[in-house]
Amino acid sequence: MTASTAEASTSPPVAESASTGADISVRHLWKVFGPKAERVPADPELAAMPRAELKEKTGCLAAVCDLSFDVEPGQVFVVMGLSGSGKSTLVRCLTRLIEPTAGELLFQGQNLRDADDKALRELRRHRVSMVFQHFGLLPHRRVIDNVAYGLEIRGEKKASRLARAQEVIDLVGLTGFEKSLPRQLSGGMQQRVGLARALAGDPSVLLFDEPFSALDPLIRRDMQNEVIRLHREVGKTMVFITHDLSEALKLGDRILIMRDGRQVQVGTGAELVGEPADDYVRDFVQEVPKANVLTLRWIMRSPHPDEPLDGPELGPDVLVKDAVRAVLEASAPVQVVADGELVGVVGDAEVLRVVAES
Ligand SMILES: Nc1ncnc2c1ncn2[C@@H]1O[C@H](COP(=O)(O)OP(=O)(O)OP(=O)(O)O)[C@@H](O)[C@H]1O
Repeated sequence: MTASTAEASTSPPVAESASTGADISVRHLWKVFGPKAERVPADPELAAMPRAELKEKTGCLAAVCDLSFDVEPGQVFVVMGLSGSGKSTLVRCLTRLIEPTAGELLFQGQNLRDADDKALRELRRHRVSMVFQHFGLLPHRRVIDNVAYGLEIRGEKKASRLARAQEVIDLVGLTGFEKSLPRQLSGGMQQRVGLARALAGDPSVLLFDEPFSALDPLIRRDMQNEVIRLHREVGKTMVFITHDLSEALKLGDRILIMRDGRQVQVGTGAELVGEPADDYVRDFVQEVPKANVLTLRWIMRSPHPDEPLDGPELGPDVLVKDAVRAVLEASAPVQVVADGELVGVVGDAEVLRVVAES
């Protein structure tokens, strides 16, 4: 038994028009740089052309090609790909900081392709915030004033913006550093200021463009945990760009893998690891410890006719690594039970196969 299949480039998402319940809905989105860029998505032959050939033939660079996905409220949606795959261009297209060339783009049901400057300003000031790799802090302003900056731009009164800034400074663990200047803080702390600044305006969506790639590994791990904690506490929708698979798997409810501007696969971490769409994804996930990502749903099988069904019960979403002990210690296969129904069993062989590959 396997879980549902992931959307792959060979079988584009079925939904043709964007769903209204999502925070962000993208359909057939393109960003092409270069002369007469609009002709590329409009012409099936050019649209299907590999990036390098297109560049040679037309002088156009297709940074984002025909992407379709939804980001649901409260979800952490990760966009992953190597350098040049189009991640930064995509995330900037989402608020039209970069103008898409073609496609549909909805933000909480609002068609952003038609939005005027006023609507876009409102979107960027109130509903979406961005956290960048290079913090973008104002060097001569104290931490608290950096955090309150967006509120100042919005015209909020000083007392209320400072009170709100203090609240988010406390939330990200910077209490006591309100009066420091950015250069007096470590990289990790500066990024916490960036996070606080993004949260200050209480946006419904946070966009992160490789926020931790300049940090050293230990600080980076701390900051990933911080994002997970904040997500649990504030429950915001997040779109998180990274080129690091382990970061993607750690943070993402769903992960979009991009290559040369195109969508290779969209799915949960378990879907990418359990059912990679092609060799490119398979190579990416090869080194991932599978027991940490796959759940029992992915390895369960139907019971054999003569098998005792009195083993311990576990849910289908339990990670294999958390079930190993229970499975190996039980004298009968573990019963995988969902909503009171037996949906499969897991024995020593299934678990050991995954552990051996981890
Ligand atoms: N303004 C531009 N004009 C022309 N080409 C561009 C422009 N901006 C980006 N590109 C090209 O688009 C492609 C995608 O770039 P993008 O920065 O979105 O990729 P990325 O996945 O974010 O890479 P990185 O991780 O290195 O930031 C690259 O080939 C890049 O050179």
